[in-house]
Order: sequence, then structure tokens, then C-alpha cells
Amino acid sequence: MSAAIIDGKAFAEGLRARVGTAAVGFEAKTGRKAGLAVVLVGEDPASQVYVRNKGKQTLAAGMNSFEHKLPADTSEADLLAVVEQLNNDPAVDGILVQLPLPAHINEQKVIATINPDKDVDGFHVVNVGRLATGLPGFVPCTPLGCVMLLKDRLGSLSGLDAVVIGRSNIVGKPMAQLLIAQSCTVTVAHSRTKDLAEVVRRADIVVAAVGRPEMVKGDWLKPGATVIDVGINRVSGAEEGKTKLVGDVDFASAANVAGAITPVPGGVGPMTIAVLLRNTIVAAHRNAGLPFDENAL
Ligand SMILES: Nc1nc(=O)c2c([nH]1)NC[C@@H]1CN(c3ccc(C(=O)N[C@@H](CCC(=O)O)C(=O)O)cc3)C=[N+]21
Repeated sequence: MSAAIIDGKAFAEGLRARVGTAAVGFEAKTGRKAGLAVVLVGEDPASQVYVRNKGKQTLAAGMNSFEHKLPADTSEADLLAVVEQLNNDPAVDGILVQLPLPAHINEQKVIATINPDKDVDGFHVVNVGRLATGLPGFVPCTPLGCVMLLKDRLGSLSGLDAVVIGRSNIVGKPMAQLLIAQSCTVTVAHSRTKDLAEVVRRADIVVAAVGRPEMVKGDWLKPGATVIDVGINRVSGAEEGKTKLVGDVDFASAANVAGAITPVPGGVGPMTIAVLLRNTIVAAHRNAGLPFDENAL
């Protein structure tokens, strides 16, 4: 192995500490804590773990956490009413509705109901449009976390060739927008791209977000490339009956070729929650009309 390990867990801890300092300042200026509301519909065990972690880290950063756990058979109308109530609640600065939602609920309709200025996930079409046109808004947490790790590692990204593997609304598309804004030359590839290995081999920066365990191999990479692995795939482990987490990158082979690489776990995952808290303290300041240097976070 020759690649440097990009320690997303450590970077996320630092970011959460800076958010915590900003949260103290916000409370001193306004007399109230910033607040994040998380809505979970149903009992998916993985989602419950994520929501619990978000709640704990929100409190640890000195903000209020409002959790709304609704049964799996909650109607769409009842969920929309909860979102409306949170839109109108002055104690709530950020709203996150945990996805995926049960099949009988239209996710687009729910996202469209969130006030874009409280949409700390950055999923509302207004925020998608703001990102695409370079206006201030909210950027999805996972891709923003990836850019933070890249800039921390590489400094300026200007002129670099970036390949994003995956074209989801949550990661691939906003990731491409952010890299364009950083003056990268961006290629968006996906599972149907012809000669994917050849495309990836051109890249100085590879962001893998396809959801296929260990798909990207070391011999696909340009030597020295910076590799960001967004994948979180639970697969059966070496021991019978045990599972383990792997990314979309075959870490063992990639680490022999890459210049730097994020591990799974401990890479992009912890950044996602830290950026959520960052977006929430940004939302709190903006919506209170308070000046705030978000680039200093
Ligand atoms: N509206 C919405 N916004 C989200 O941001 C959102 C969502 N819905 N639905 C589910 C996904 C998933 N997600 C993760 C957050 C943290 C880790 C994380 O901290 N992962 C750890 C490991 C966790 C483990 O061990 O299971 C790591 O990679 O080191 C992973 C995944 C946010 N999501």
C-alpha cells in the first residue's frame, strides 16, 4: 500500500467542533439554540441507527434536536402536515426527512413541501437550481463533504480531471456541479458507461458513488489519483454469519495505485453528518439575518 489515507472521521470531528463554536455564538446572539428536526417514517433498522447518530451529534454540537418518529403506515397527508408544522416552527432551522420513505408516500412531494431555506439536505428543486446556477443555497451533505476532503488534501482543484461514477440526485449530480464550480473538467460516468476503466484511468480525482461493492479496481486508476469512495455496502464478512461494510472501490488494490484514498467506514460517511450540522448552523444564521462566514467553518 502506498496511498495516503484520507481520514474523514478526524476531519468530521474537527468540523463538528467548529460548528459547535458557531452554535455557542448563535445562542449568545439570539438567546436560543439552533435546531435541527429529523423525521423518520417506519422502522428500517439502518435508518434508525443513522437518525440516532444525527440526534446525538446535533446535541453534542450545542444545537437542539427534534426527532419525529412516525409509524410506517403514516399517510402522505399526515407527513406533509408534520413538514408544514416544522416549516412554521421558529425553533426549527433545518429539516431532514430521512429517505427512503415507504412506497405509498411520494418522496418528491414531501421534499417539495420543505421550506427551501430550511432544506439542509439540499434536495428541494430550488436548492438544486441554486447549486446549478451558483446562487447561495443548501448543497447535499455527502457531496459537499467530499469536496471539503478534496480541497483539504489537494488545495486548488482547478484544471484537474475528475470522474464521478454514479448519477444520483443525492450524490452524483450535485458532486458534478460542485466539481465544475471548482473548475475541474468533469466526466459523469455510471454503470452503463462504455470502457469505464479507461474513463476512470484519465482522472486525477475519482468519486465512486454507484452502489456496487468494490467495483473500482486498482488497475483502473491513474497512479497518484485521489480516490473518494462514497459507497456504503454491507456484504457478508470472512466469518460465517457476520457482515462488513465495503465501499464502491476495491480498497486493497486501489491503495497500491492511488495517491490518497478514503476508507469505508471512516471516510465519507462521518462527513455526511458533520456537513448536516454545518448546513444547520448556516441556515440558523441566514434565517435570523445574522452575518456568518460559512467558508471559515
Ligand atoms: N434525507 C436523508 N439525508 C441523508 O443524509 C441520508 C438519508 N436521508 N438516508 C440515509 C442516508 C445514509 N446516510 C449516512 C450517514 C452517515 C453515515 C456514516 O456515518 N457512516 C459510517 C459508518 C456507519 C456504520 O458503521 O454503519 C462510516 O462510513 O464510517 C452513513 C450514511 C445519510 N443518509
